[in-house]
Amino acid sequence: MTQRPDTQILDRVASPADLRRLTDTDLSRLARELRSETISAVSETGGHLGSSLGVVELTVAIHAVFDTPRDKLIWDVGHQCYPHKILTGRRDRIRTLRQKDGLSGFTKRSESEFDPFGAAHSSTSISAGLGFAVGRDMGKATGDAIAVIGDGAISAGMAYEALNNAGAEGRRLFVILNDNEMSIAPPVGAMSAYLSRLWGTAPFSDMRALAEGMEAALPAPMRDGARRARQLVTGTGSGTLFEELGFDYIGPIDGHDMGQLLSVLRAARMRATGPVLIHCCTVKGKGYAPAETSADKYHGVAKFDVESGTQKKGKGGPPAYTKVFGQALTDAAARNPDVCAITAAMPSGTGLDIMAKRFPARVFDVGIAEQHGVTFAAGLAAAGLKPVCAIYSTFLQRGYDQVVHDVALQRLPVRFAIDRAGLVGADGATHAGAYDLAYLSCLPGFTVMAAADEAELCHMVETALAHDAGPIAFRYPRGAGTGVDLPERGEVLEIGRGRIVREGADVAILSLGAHLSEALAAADMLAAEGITATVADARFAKPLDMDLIRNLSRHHAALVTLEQGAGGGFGAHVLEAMARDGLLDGRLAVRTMTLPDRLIEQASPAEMYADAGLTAADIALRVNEALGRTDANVVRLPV
Ligand SMILES: Cc1ncc(C[n+]2csc(CCOP(=O)(O)OP(=O)(O)O)c2C)c(N)n1
Ligand SMILES: CC(=O)[C@@H](O)[C@H](O)COP(=O)(O)O
Ligand SMILES: [Mg+2]
Repeated sequence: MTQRPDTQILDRVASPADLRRLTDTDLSRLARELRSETISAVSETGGHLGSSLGVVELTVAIHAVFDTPRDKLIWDVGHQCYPHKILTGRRDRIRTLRQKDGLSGFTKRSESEFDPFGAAHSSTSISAGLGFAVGRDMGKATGDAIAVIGDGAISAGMAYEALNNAGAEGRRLFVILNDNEMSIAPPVGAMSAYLSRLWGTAPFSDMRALAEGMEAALPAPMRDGARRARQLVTGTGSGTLFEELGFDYIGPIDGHDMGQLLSVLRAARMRATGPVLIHCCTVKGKGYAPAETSADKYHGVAKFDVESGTQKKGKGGPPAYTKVFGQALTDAAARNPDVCAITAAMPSGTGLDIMAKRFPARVFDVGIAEQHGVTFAAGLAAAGLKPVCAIYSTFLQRGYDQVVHDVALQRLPVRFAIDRAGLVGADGATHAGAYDLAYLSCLPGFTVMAAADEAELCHMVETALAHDAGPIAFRYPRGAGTGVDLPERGEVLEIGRGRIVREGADVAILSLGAHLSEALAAADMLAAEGITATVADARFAKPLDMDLIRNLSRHHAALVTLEQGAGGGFGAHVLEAMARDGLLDGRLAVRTMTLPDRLIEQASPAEMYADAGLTAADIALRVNEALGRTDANVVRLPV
């Protein structure tokens, strides 16, 4: 437990209505207290601290100037919303952030009326904001829409689709660009360079407001420099990109200067008639030295000691799947110059930073642009290279049409390394890698693998790189592996061939992926009851190993499939294949074990799997039930 900060003004703010009664001076003091409270809370929970610290003043200023919750404040991604949660009636639960039964780490409609639109995946805020603006104009009882989007999030195609639409619609809408010159990693791309030019060429005192009316409403020092800044940026005297798209552009302004923020927001709120983009420059991790000076600006931190900033990370143990993948791919890249890799703004999250250190010219960070990343990989494959597209399961959803149309339909050999498969823990349901088995296994010509442990992952890296016949994916979970010995180099697996890991006579458990350890634990529990289980690792969700399935079906009384994914995935495909094969016509009892058809909220992965009914004890229970042993006394494992 850390010492709680002094929060005299914050203690008087139960909701934004209280904050609106404060003087501007007190709003600055409130921001200081809010920052301390945020640091103190996240030191106990872990979470996205750096992004939240960067928007403390902005959060206070927006709530002071706008009439939330009538006005709709939409945080892009939502990972920076901790100060917002503290100010909007959730301070008493802020120390439950990202824990089981606690507050979500993102904005969430079911949590508060101050969260009008949920998020966690990036770059949706402008689209949603425009929806609210249109809703207002069509007579719904809602006020202004304010979208706050980061410089990382604005690199995504969706943001431009929204700007394009909003600019043409011409409706009153506020977009606040929170530019801290950081994504999770340093930002990449031409747009990032453009924003830096805007930032660099127009000092805050030269802030400009393009809408004449707004400019007039601003304090005198802020009126200066508008035209000069424009000419410096564009070299032509024409507008910024945002103006060309139909927005009034205000900025850049100092997002930590409360006076400037309040003046600009008040002026904009008073005068805006159409879409306005306010370019706010902030510092990720602002006001907390360990965050400001760290390379990742404390994007996502474990619990930490406030004094020193030292994070309480688990020590030792088996290597993370992500690291094993990164190293295996780097080794493969050393052997084959055609191997290249793509990440969508997650170089360290995907382990591609390992390869990037050694082969920087062959690792491409495309920004938060999964759609482009997938089609770019398709282009690389069409050009004859061996692209490995490393994307979290949940974020690959963003690039699904590209997976279908650009990769699968053209049978291009793009290799998908799908990290964060299954339940991920503190990020909760929005980040669960629940659907990839379902959405990939239905695609003609796609090969889909899942690694049961980190040695299997090494084999799958090699298998994927050797497979030139079409698209291929391999999935693996967040966190540490099982501790098995790693091969010097992975083996190329036979496509569509599973393996039997343990022989038994009564029941077969056909597991896909990293829940194999639970299947084996269940087999141990069953053995204690006198039931022997064959445990098989399917390795492939597609193509299925029909010989293995036939063999298991014919020689056991029950078959249970197991996967770390939603219904419609592996189990569903096994059932379909068995039905086609006539294997469901006889005496065999078949059960599928998948994630249930509901969201599993954040907790530790073990707690989440227990909530999902996917523990070893659950598997043993299901086997007993399939065998008709309803009186079986199988004890649930503690979580
Ligand atoms: C579609 C999607 N891809 C990737 C991510 C992972 N992600 C979360 S925050 C983030 C960086 C966001 O940068 P920025 O918008 O500048 O916000 P900052 O953290 O700098 O405040 C990324 C890549 C995501 N949430 N959604
Ligand atoms: C907000 C967001 O989407 C990312 O920061 C995500 O939380 C990273 O997850 P990992 O910690 O699993 O890399
Ligand atoms: Mg940023």
